[in-house]
Amino acid sequence: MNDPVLLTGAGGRVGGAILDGIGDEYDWTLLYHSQPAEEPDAEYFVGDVTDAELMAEACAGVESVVHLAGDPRRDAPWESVLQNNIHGTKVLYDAAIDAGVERLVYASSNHAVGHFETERKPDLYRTDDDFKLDGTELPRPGNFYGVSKVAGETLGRYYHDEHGVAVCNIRIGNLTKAHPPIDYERGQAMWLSHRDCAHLHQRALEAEYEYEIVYGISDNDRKYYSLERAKEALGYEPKDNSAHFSGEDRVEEPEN
Ligand SMILES: NC(=O)C1=CN([C@@H]2O[C@H](COP(=O)(O)OP(=O)(O)OC[C@H]3O[C@@H](n4cnc5c(N)ncnc54)[C@H](O)[C@@H]3O)[C@@H](O)[C@H]2O)C=CC1
Ligand SMILES: O=C1O[C@H](COP(=O)(O)O)[C@@H](O)[C@H](O)[C@H]1O
Repeated sequence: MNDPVLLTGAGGRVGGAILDGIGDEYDWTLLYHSQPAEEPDAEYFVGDVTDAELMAEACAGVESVVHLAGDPRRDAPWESVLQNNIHGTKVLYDAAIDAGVERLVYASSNHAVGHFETERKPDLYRTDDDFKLDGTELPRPGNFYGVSKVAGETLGRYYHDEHGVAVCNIRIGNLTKAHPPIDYERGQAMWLSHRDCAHLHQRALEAEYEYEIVYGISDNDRKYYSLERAKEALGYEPKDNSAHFSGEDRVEEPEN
């Protein structure tokens, strides 16, 4: 019998990468914001992560939560990130603790540390620049969306210290499917391939840890995020590298 895992934001891009890659590995409960076009092959709920009653139902019998639901826009307004990202995470984590959930895996973002780039770009996107963030630095969000992601990490810190739940915050870079972003150095530096995304989340669901902040990117030559903590704490073994793609056969991906 597979471990029961609640996946919020199941209908989104990161949720799709996870379900495509490790959909058969867990006994999923899926949370969608609106009714999915195709009937999911798992138990599912439709509604808002700020709905405490619904989150209590969704968390019942679950061992781990992968929390992706939220407003992912870098220019999302304060009102939206306050409600969807900060309050939503708090409501979900309360329900998870009440239900006895043992592990929370949280989709944080590169935007939690976006202002480290301000005085270093574009050099830090290049292979001859050695600067790296490793997750021990204090956050420097570059927008309100980034502020909300830091708040999510901090909520996780509080719930870990207060209730003992294991928490892994993954500062996801830039997930694209067919190939890394083209003509976008920053995107190539922080690219996360679909298979590395699925594998990283599997490691976050399997490894033993207390509270972690790791960077979620592929092993890109251009990276300015260290992968050492993800490797050491989770056993992450990335397979992809944006430098291995030539930029031919461009496929347009949906923007948010
Ligand atoms: N795609 C990427 O490269 C990155 C994504 N992330 C984070 O990963 C998570 C997922 O992002 P994506 O899949 O790219 O976004 P997405 O927009 O494709 O998926 C997010 C899903 O959450 C749902 N959602 C939004 N607000 C909700 C609410 N209040 N209640 C219930 N569901 C709600 C949306 O309907 C959507 O299906 C987000 O938290 C985002 O901040 C972080 C860094 C990079
Ligand atoms: O957190 C996120 O970051 C990625 C990459 O950021 P960008 O500023 O280079 O676009 C973004 O694609 C994603 O939508 C967002 O949630």
